[in-house]
Amino acid sequence: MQLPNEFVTKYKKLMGAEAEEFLSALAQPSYSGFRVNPLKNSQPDATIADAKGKVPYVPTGYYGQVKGKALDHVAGWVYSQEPSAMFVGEVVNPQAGERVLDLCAAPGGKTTHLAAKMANKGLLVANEIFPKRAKILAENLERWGAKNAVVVSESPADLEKQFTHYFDRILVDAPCSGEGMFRKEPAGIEYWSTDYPRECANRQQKILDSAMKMLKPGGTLVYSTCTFAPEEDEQNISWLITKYPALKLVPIEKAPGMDDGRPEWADGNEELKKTVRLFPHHIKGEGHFIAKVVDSRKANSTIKKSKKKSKRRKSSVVRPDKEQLRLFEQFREQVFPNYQSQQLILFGDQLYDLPAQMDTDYLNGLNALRPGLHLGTFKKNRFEPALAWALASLPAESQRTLEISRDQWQQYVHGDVIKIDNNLPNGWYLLVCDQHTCGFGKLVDKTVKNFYPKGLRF
Ligand SMILES: C[S@@+](CC[C@H](N)C(=O)[O-])C[C@H]1O[C@@H](n2cnc3c(N)ncnc32)[C@H](O)[C@@H]1O
Repeated sequence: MQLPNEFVTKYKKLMGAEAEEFLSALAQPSYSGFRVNPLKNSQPDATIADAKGKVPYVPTGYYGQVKGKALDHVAGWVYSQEPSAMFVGEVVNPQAGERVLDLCAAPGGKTTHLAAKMANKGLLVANEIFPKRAKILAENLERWGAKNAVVVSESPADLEKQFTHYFDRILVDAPCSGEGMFRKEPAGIEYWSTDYPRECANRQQKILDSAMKMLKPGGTLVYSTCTFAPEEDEQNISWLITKYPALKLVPIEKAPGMDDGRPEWADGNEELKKTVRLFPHHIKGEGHFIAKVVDSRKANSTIKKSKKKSKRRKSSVVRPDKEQLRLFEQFREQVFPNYQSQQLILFGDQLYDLPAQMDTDYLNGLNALRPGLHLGTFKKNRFEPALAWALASLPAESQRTLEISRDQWQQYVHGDVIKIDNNLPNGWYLLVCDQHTCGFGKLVDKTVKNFYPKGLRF
């Protein structure tokens, strides 16, 4: 990997005596990691067996690699994530029942972590500006089994018109110059120039301004980047707390190897030491910067209304009709008798369960890819359950499970029918392989019809 000369000169000056150690760490191989999913019913023993140890500062984190086509991954028991990036979710630390926004969320490394910490209680809005990336985010959240996530694709400037001072907690995992990803993805070096961090910092400030319009008084904002550039890190936080004096930096508890933020790389404000830097020459990871601020105003203080017009209009969200409800209930009673829906809404012929915390008005004018948990599709006179619902449920929640072997699971993800040899009644079943819920199948005379989505088959 050839680092640009200007980059080397810049960091020699900034890092001083540490520069050599830092620059030679960038020439070493990168670290991989994964998190296990506490929303599932058991531990992914097969993947953990191949791990290269625990990430000390993330209870669910391990070093090592995930096999993309392994059952543990396909059923959402693990998520591949670079080890230093895992600390962000720990710092955000959302609580069950809160309203949380992940503003720059794709592909979903941090969102899945936040969903796990919220234990599916509350509202998690995951936004990604680029629709194609938002689609990947939605797929990753479905695999993870998130029930309380709403996936949207908006610019921060548009989203702020919708959710004025709405969220208890916001994560801005900002698009950045990505210097911490150089050794993992050397192609990123080509985008780098001496001006690039400043350009990124300007964009990040706009995103932070939008985030501030969406944060409740008393709320918490976490800002993170995977770059070392002070312009995007300490200098941006210094800019933020100067512009919004109600914001106070919260000290981030550091694990061994983590560094304080560097006030001398910004305006010298000692408060910046409360932020954290993860450097590749001090921890086993690629590098991150994280800052946590809290809005010190009382939670019920009034806020001047924005002059910008809200995009929101009164809800025109469609609810399922009587016949659709009957079809849905028929399935629910048979397969998940204890499932309690929150707000059943229709997007075309797709049925979703919108988290109770989110008023349906908020969906108006919003490009929502996944307005809650996808339950299924209404087809001519029938209801077909969605894979997302299977992945978000546990075997014990269903009274209609069908155990399949690893070989049968391979047939299933390949799109084949599965032949079984027992006398179970015909109808829908939640398919379970080695405790992993992995989809639905419809049993018709000892043949399980395959409903695994065509686009996911392999
Ligand atoms: C660092 S990545 C997010 C990674 C993600 N949080 C995760 O852990 O998987 C930043 C994201 O911001 C998005 N982005 C790019 N430009 C943006 C903008 N102007 N406003 C908001 N998001 C933007 C990118 O598409 C990218 O998905």
